[in-house]
Amino acid sequence: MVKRGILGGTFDPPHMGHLMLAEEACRCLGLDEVIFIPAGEPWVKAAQQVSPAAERLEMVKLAVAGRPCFKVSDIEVRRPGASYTWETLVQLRDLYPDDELYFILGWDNLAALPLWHHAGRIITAAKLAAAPRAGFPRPDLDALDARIPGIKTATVILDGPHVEISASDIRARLKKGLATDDLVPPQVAAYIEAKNLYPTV
Ligand SMILES: Nc1ncnc2c1ncn2[C@@H]1O[C@H](COP(=O)(O)OP(=O)(O)OP(=O)(O)O)[C@@H](O)[C@H]1O
Ligand SMILES: O=C(O)c1ccc[n+]([C@@H]2O[C@H](COP(=O)([O-])O)[C@@H](O)[C@H]2O)c1
Repeated sequence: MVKRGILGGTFDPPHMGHLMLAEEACRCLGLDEVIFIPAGEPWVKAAQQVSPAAERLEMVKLAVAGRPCFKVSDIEVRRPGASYTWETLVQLRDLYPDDELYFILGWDNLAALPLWHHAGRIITAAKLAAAPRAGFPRPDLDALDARIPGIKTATVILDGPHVEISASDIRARLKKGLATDDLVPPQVAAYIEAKNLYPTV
């Protein structure tokens, strides 16, 4: 049976924290591959300015280049309207009926899952693998299970390193003209510079 990880994100921009997260999930769960899926329209971030989906998709492709276990899907970029994870996972479940699917996310997002669309459908289609996120506590699975029945058994809590990297911090640094060495893969840094995606203000 093939074990696939699915890492959804806004990826504005993709960073080393995402690559370390995917590597940690591969190592802990014995995944055969991780599919990175940039959100076409991240509805939770509707109030903030987000880079065009085509640019984020391109950056994700650059970020994973040379890592054969990491793939990229444009399934959410091509699907019109708000990007809902349950729809993506139902599509992937149909595509890979016999595979073990893990939706990978940080502890910050696991805690927010009761606010997501059809969280029950998410855990029917896939298991969850939740990794530490610097600044966020280990999620209380019993409390979450009271709100989303079944989530406790559907979730694997990963106990990897707390990596203090976030896309919002990177955008803020770039807007101030500060260096982002070691925070984003060099090929992504070159793309950001060439396209002037986060201009200095
Ligand atoms: N440093 C990190 N450690 C663990 N998980 C992370 C880390 N960075 C991102 N993630 C997780 O990766 C997924 C995609 O994250 P996203 O693309 O929104 O990046 P982000 O750094 O959280 O962005 P922003 O700071 O703009 O909110 C989310 O589930 C998030 O929790
Ligand atoms: O489906 C939802 O309702 C939903 C709500 C918030 C976030 N998500 C997904 O969670 C992933 C990480 O989101 P974000 O906002 O942290 O980049 C990404 O794949 C989003 O589409 C999904």
